[in-house]
Amino acid sequence: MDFITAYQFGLKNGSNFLQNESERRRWFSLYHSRKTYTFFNQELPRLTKFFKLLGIHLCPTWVDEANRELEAWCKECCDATTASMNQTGKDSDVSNQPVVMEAMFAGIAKETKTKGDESVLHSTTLQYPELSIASEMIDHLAAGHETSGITLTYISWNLSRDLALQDKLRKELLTLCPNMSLASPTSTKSICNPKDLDSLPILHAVIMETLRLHAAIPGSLPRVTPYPSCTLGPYENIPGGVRVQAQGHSVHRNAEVYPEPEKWDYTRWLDDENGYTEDQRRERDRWFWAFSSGGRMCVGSNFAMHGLEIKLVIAAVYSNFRTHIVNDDGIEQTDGYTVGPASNQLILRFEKV
Ligand code: HEM
Repeated sequence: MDFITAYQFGLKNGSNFLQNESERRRWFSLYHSRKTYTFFNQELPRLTKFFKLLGIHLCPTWVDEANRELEAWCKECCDATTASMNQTGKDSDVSNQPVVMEAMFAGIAKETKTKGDESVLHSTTLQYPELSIASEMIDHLAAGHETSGITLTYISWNLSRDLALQDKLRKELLTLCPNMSLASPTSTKSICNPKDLDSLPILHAVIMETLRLHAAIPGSLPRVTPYPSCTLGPYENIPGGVRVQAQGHSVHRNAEVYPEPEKWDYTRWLDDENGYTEDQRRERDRWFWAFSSGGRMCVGSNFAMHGLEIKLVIAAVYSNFRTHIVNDDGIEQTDGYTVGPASNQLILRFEKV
């Protein structure tokens, strides 16, 4: 969460949940309390509103209250960020740069200048830029923090089950310059070149295999077919306006592309070791769908993977610690859209190396 909000609002206007435990607990309890009640608002919004007018609440009223509190929290972050951006004199600390908010403001300014009244966004985003930005920001918050958290959980779990692999990974991580070991004389406060981190093969393979077998969004991703009709795989003449969907969970278990699909095997992604042909490699990459594809695919995939959020966290932890499972009861993923462990927890012991 701190990573995502720093990217959106800049470090000083983002969350500091790492240090502020009470705020962290409050935020996450609100967030998780409403998670099982997304169906009605999402799938039947008009019916849900209509029933509400009649005094019938398809979702408990506290779900709305939790949503309002989370929205108000996000709006406060947006307002603080806007105030910082409007201050005279640029903040010289690059970590305070609100990358996503700046991009939103720039996009809105461009749309206003080039299309103005003609823009399809005229009656919404261009007329209510602050609310539109806040709405977009809470979408990014939700989309970004939970998916990454789930992925980090399953990476740590898989690594904790294989201490030899942890040692191999650590050896690879220590080749970075500067590396992230707190004990190393080359370790400084500065971070290694992101390209170097991104090019570490074992780190990359471990993350890819975890995203394959434990996709944080394994559930159905809906799309509506275009008019007049279309063909999807073997299905011809599907009329326009039909809702179709596929799931990462099933796509990632195609045994022709991923042999023994239920097995977590990071070497599938190590081209020097897996013996795949060029065609097999291409199919392996084509069927990888953790971030979806097309016009609605994840906009944060580069930030999560190559923008280094996940790679940095794993590198920082495994350069310095060996992790051991203390309690992984309920680690299995349940059914749903964004899905983590059934128990919503994984308890590890950290051993300093
Ligand atoms: C491991 C991390 C992540 C995974 C596995 C993931 C996966 C996904 C998936 C499967 C979708 C659905 C796309 C669709 O409907 O086809 C999505 C959407 C989205 N993701 Fe991510 N995501 C991750 C991290 C992030 C991060 C870090 C951000 C923000 C910085 C982010 C922002 C978004 C947004 C805004 C959408 C909605 C896009 C739209 O509807 O146009 N995601 N993500």
